[in-house]
Amino acid sequence: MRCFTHPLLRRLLGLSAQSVPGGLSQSKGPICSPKWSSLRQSCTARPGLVTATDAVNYWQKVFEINGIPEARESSEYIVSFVLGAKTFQSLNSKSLYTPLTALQQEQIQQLSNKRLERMPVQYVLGEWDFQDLTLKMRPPVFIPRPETEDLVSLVVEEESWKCEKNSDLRFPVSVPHPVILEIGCGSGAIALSLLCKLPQSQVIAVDKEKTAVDLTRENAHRLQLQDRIHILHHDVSHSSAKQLLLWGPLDFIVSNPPYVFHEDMASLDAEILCYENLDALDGGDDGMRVIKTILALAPSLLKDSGSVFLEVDHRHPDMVENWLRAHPNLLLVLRAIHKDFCGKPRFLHIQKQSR
Ligand SMILES: C[S@@+](CC[C@H](N)C(=O)[O-])C[C@H]1O[C@@H](n2cnc3c(N)ncnc32)[C@H](O)[C@@H]1O
Repeated sequence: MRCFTHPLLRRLLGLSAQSVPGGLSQSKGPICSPKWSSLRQSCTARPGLVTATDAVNYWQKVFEINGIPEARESSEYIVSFVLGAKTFQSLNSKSLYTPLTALQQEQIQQLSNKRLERMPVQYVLGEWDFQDLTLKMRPPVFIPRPETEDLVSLVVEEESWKCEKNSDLRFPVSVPHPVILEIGCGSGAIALSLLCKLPQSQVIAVDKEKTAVDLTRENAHRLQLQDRIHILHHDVSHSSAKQLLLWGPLDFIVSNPPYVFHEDMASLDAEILCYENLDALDGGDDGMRVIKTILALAPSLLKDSGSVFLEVDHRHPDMVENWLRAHPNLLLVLRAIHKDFCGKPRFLHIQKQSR
């Protein structure tokens, strides 16, 4: 599995969940690139021939000279991709030391030029892994972050727990076929992972952006998951719950909504600001614009005891709890706060109370 920034490195760097699509902060300036042809003369065992290892070392240097973040990783991902591998580490010694063809060198050059323009490597390659899935990636659709894999796991754990509880009953209530709504599906990462992990489930995936809806649909077809997913071009802020109730009351609502505080948007990395849809990140003044909409909709969409799982900013758990207390009519309670791999409160489990 590919993970651009290792969780530990991210922890050391203190990076937040929605802040890094495969790049850290960087300086802008003119692009400097030693001649690719000079590499052919200088770095190879046999003069005139460039191996994968030479190419990785060369582009790492070019990226470093130009202040491109994660220069080594960027270079390794690009070269591996052109050789048909996911990671540089997975290449065998034959692939590492066989001279690259002219076409491969040309492809590496073209992809590296995009990275030199600060394009996140996920868009450069046009695909990225999320849990066990390889998903197509296309700007400006939000690149799924590794933290969000834990949001999927929380929903799966809750469903497993419900199933166990049900099977312990003397007269089990029914065979579980959970119906899940994902609000803001982006590339389809969460929705499609849930379909894989919960083979009896059905998912309704909505996004207000046509580009996101199209990409989720494309990813669903590529993964042959299209039969259990309904993908809707739908803005939850501008419509009632009616359209979403066509599939019946829901077991779960899951969302990684835009939750960055508006004042923090300007300090995001250039990679994000230049390539990703900023509406996918900007949660308004308190980061809660879409969170509040989801919570206001939830009671009319969920079954009794149904759950909302949200990814949020680490400042949001207290804010959401206070907001729910101020809206007792919604009958929603904050059941649990879960931390991300940096130890920050990141995921909320909110449950609809039975009447
Ligand atoms: C942070 S991204 C998450 C994308 C994807 N779920 C993931 O985790 O990779 C938030 C998504 O919510 C969508 N979105 C924002 N406001 C929305 C709204 N009012 N209704 C529906 N979708 C919305 C954005 O277009 C974006 O795709």
